[in-house]
Amino acid sequence: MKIALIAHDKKKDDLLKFIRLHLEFFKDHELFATGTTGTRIIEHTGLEVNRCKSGPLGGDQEIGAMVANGAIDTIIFFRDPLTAQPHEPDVSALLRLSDVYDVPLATNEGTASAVLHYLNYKDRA
Ligand SMILES: O=C(CO)COP(=O)(O)O
Repeated sequence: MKIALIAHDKKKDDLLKFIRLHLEFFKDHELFATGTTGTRIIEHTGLEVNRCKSGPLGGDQEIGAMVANGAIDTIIFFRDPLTAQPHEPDVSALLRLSDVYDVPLATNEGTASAVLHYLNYKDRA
């Protein structure tokens, strides 16, 4: 399964913690990430990650294009709801495309945990 991992700056530590908690799961999948998120994941977990550009420089749009082309199955995007993002239109566009193509997108840890449980269940079914 192809999984995109993204986190806004104030949520990056939370995403790293989440990935470490579910390391065995993530080892079994092909990972993609926006630039800085990807670098942090590689440094802190040793996982292989295909890095796109940084979010504000077009990374969200790159992931969006992959969604439109059927190249992403799930997105885990820890958003920061309390900080304005200069590239908010890109973020909204990615959320919209996930709805257009019915790609599961988790924007917080609770939903991400639920999605992982579902994917584990689906793998075994
Ligand atoms: O801004 C982002 C998502 O909107 C994330 O980008 P980075 O992973 O490059 O910080």
